[in-house]
Amino acid sequence: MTYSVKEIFYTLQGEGNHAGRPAVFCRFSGCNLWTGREEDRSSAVCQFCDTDFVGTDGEGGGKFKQAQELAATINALWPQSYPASKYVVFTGGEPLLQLDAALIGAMHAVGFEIAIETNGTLPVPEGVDWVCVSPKMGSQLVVHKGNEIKVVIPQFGQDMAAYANLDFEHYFVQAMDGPLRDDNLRRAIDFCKQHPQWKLSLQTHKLLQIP
Ligand SMILES: C[S@@+](CC[C@H](N)C(=O)[O-])C[C@H]1O[C@@H](n2cnc3c(N)ncnc32)[C@H](O)[C@@H]1O
Ligand SMILES: Nc1nc2[nH]cc(C(=O)O)c2c(=O)[nH]1
Ligand code: SF4
Ligand SMILES: [Mg+2]
Repeated sequence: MTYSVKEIFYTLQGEGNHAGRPAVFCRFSGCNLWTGREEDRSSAVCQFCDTDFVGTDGEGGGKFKQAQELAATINALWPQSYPASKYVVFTGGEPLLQLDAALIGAMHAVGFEIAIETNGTLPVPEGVDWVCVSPKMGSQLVVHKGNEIKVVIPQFGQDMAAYANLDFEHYFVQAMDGPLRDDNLRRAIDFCKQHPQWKLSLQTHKLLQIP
């Protein structure tokens, strides 16, 4: 299958349990909860997205006809002098619209551990090594287990107790970025202090002004 990729870049994972870990990010184009067009935002299921995932025109983006070709492109961004601890984060957009067995196999073949950032509305294929689920109100969550759940707050009607009963190793809240970010961060801090199963995930790449 042909993969549509917005951008590919080498940086530090900014969020969640692996914050600070060097990773190649592969951002797929397209999402099932928003077209990515500003004129559609107010009618989208997910209205707070902070990401441009439209098209294939970003740094390192493009159309990749073969899994091996995309895997080689990702692998080429890893420091060749240190071919260990290789880590790729597939995100988007929604990566589970495109990540398939061929690409998982091709990434493992070049030595990568595979992480995904998903909205949890599509089943996770076999072989993904780290699953981060970030549920969105108004969509149906079908992924009920994984390594970390990272809930962006506040979203109207959220039932945090229901999320807390799902099968994850780590439970994170992340303040919704946007005009109310500072208020949202206060709420997130208070929430963690009152519900200590939950930890705060900061978007550290934004603080550091790195990609
Ligand atoms: C851009 S999404 C792409 C992956 C997938 N579609 C998802 O929603 O999980 C990557 C992460 O950024 C989070 N995110 C998106 N917009 C955000 C915002 N305005 N503030 C905080 N986190 C946000 C998402 O919840 C998700 O955890
Ligand atoms: N540094 C960095 N960390 C991230 N963690 C999740 C991201 C995403 O957009 O999925 C992201 C991102 O875009 N950059
Ligand atoms: S589900 Fe993820 S990529 Fe899609 S619009 Fe929401 S935050 Fe953005
Ligand atoms: Mg991001």
